[in-house]
Amino acid sequence: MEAIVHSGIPAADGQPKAAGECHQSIVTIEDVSFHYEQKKVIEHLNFSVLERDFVGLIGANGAGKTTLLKMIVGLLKPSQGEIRLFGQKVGTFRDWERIGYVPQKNAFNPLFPATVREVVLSGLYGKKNMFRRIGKTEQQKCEDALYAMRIEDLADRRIGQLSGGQQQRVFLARALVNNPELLILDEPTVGIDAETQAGFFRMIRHMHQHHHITFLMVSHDMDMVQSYIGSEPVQKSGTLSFYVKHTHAPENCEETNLTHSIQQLREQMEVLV
Ligand SMILES: Nc1ncnc2c1ncn2[C@@H]1O[C@H](COP(=O)(O)OP(=O)(O)OP(=O)(O)O)[C@@H](O)[C@H]1O
Repeated sequence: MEAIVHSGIPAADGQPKAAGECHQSIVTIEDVSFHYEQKKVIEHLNFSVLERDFVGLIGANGAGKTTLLKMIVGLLKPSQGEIRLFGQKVGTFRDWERIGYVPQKNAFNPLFPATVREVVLSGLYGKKNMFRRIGKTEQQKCEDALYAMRIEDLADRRIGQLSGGQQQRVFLARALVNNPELLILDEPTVGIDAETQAGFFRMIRHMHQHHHITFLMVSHDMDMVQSYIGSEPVQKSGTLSFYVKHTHAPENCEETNLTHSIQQLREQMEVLV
């Protein structure tokens, strides 16, 4: 993929980049194929998600969207090819706190007996030793994420007892609790009413424009994709289409750190309440 030259955008390590330095590739997919036994799902896919891109992934049912996301987060291994995250091979990648993942709503079992706070905290200790004590810092991150998503009043409720829109905010809080640089969303608004969907998209657009977050989102909502990202896919593979909005202007990029952005996020969340 063509390198994009820019200057002044803070790098993932927080250090400003020198003028002329290339944009970092956050997800690199190199000649990736995937088969479930005899069934070919993805063949020879090459694609890069660059820092602060908003990528919309569209495809027919069964096109391989979820399979691709699962390979990116290391749940499935490509049959062929390589995937890199922040330049490291997925197999050896350990910085999972840099990535937030919002799964498909129907991937969640509504009978799961956890409270909202426990679900959000699981975003922190999912990659750590489960027996590790949750310290004050972790608790504060959890409270910040609950507050930012305006769900602090729901913290002690069972997740299965909440509405679809409320559950969506819980999973977004869980994905944000580590203050991620990359947010991966798998059809985040399926089964949610139109007004709540519109509010949700306003929210993530705000996060993309004003916070230093890169997005990769599977969606069936062509209206949203076309109105925000663009009407022409930059790449096709089988029935998968990739739509990309580059956001490389540094002037609007404020703060990555959720603890510094919670009030802003909370104000945006007002539209969803
Ligand atoms: N565990 C599995 N074993 C065998 N085949 C599978 C498995 N999981 C998915 N598939 C098949 O692989 C293909 C791609 O599935 P995938 O879930 O990635 O598609 P998708 O694009 O996310 O579809 P949808 O829009 O319906 O969610 C489908 O034909 C599906 O039936």
